[in-house]
Amino acid sequence: MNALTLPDIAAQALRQAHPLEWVGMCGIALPVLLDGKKLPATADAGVSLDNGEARGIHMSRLYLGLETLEQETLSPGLLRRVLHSFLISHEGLSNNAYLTIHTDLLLKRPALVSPLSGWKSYPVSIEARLKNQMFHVELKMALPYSSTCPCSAALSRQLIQQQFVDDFANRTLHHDEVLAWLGSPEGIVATPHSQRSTAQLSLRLHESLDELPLVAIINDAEAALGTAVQTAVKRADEQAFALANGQNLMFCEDAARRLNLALKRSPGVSGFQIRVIHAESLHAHDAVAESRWNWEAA
Ligand SMILES: Nc1nc2c(ncn2[C@@H]2O[C@H](COP(=O)(O)OP(=O)(O)OP(=O)(O)O)[C@@H](O)[C@H]2O)c(=O)[nH]1
Repeated sequence: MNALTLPDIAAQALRQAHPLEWVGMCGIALPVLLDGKKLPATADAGVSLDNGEARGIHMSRLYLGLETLEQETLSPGLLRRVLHSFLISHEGLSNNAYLTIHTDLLLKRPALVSPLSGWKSYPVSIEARLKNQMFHVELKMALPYSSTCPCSAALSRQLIQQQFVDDFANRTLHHDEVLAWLGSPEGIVATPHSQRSTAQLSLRLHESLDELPLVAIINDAEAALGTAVQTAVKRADEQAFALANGQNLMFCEDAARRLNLALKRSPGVSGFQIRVIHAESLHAHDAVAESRWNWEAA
């Protein structure tokens, strides 16, 4: 048997004809170009199988359609061309095409005070689809940040006041003594709890965009949250972080509202869904808030 006689099972007719919404491959390893870097990624590539008589799609054609992704920077235009190539290679079989890229964006972040910096990794998914001849792109990303509980801060302040009353009741106050007390463990008998928190963002983009505004959106969201987790940290940076947290007390509701306002102003964003998760150190469960804008199920 030579190559010309290889059996083509995908082309076989079916007894039970039925169209399928999505057929393809998930977890294809490939490099992508983003933010001037070549990043390891995985792709989920698929098409609808609208011709219910056909046994299968042609997986290899989708796989080969991904080749341009390692040569050009990821952009809405590039994703659209790849999706178009999926449909061209499945003429008569498929009307809709789908492509999701999963990667970790690496951004270099400066320390708060010292002249140091370090890398932060942001899990990102870029979901593109060409459905009913309409092209859509959605971005998904996760941002870690620190949140300090405002209720816990108020309760701690009250305990510090009580300790002050206990230690200084019926005494003349001397500046030196009070200063020394403030620097002692008694001066901070209680501390509010903070938690590492995560903002999960799902965003739809305006169709006219030439670029994927991933870095701009991450920067806008981190600025709104105020206390993004740090990379390289010396004591001076840790002190600045402690001050930033003290000035930035927030419940999960506060974080969700801040992100809502910031993302509405972020250029290129046409709708979003936000979910913030405060992995509480007070509880074994999480505090969670969600917010949506121009977000109907696609
Ligand atoms: N459709 C389909 N193909 C599968 C599946 N699992 C593995 N494959 C294989 O994917 C390989 C590539 O399929 P095709 O793209 O149709 O390959 P081909 O017939 O050589 O390529 P064309 O000539 O372009 O059609 C085949 O060897 C299939 O057996 C599956 O679940 N569905």
